[in-house]
Amino acid sequence: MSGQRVDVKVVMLGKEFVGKTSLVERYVHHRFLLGPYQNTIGAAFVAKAINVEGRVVTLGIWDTAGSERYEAMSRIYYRGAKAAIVCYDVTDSSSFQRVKFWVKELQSCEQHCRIYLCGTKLDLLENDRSKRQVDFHDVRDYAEEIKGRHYETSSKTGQNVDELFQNVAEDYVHFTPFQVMTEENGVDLSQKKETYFSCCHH
Ligand SMILES: Nc1nc2c(ncn2[C@@H]2O[C@H](COP(=O)(O)OP(=O)(O)OP(=O)(O)O)[C@@H](O)[C@H]2O)c(=O)[nH]1
Repeated sequence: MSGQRVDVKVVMLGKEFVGKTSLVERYVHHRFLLGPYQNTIGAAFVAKAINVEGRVVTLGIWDTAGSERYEAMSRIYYRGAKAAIVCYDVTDSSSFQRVKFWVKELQSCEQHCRIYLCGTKLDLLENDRSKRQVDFHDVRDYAEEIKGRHYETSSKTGQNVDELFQNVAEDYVHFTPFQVMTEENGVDLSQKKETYFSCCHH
């Protein structure tokens, strides 16, 4: 099996402004973009190949738009995802409410998708811990309850970002019943063209 190609579809979900795009930028391009915030429209795709125990694992990452206006579109992008990184901002409790929405949605529509809860903007607490609005232990308990994983990251400093994506890839390799990935059954980029009315709506 060593040397075999493995493609993993990963979707980024979470309220607008929580830092999904920044997380992907940090992981893929090792940078933190300064300047005015630009919201994602629809979704963006990027792929990154990494090595996991001698296998090349390609993470195909769909960065979705957090605005509720694009909610129906985000559903297209999580279809068939093997991992969902559901983000919230540690300084914004309302963003954690949105996490619960996406978790429920994934639990009912994508039962084989592993869930990674990600608290972003950890650097904002460095000089002022009172800015924290989402308790670490509450989220850890919630992650256990949903059989997910929990991380807190900073895209500004890079803290925990590589670890998060590396664990996504490792978990996939470790916990997925192994199948030979080919062009036919690997990540299908044409999925974005599928109709989104066939999934559940709330
Ligand atoms: N200090 C700090 N700011 C961050 C961090 N991550 C993101 N930001 C800032 O938060 C704002 C929103 O970041 P984005 O990555 O665009 O957020 P998003 O979740 O992709 O937003 P949508 O595309 O609207 O869904 C930007 O101004 C970023 O610079 C972080 O780790 N630390």
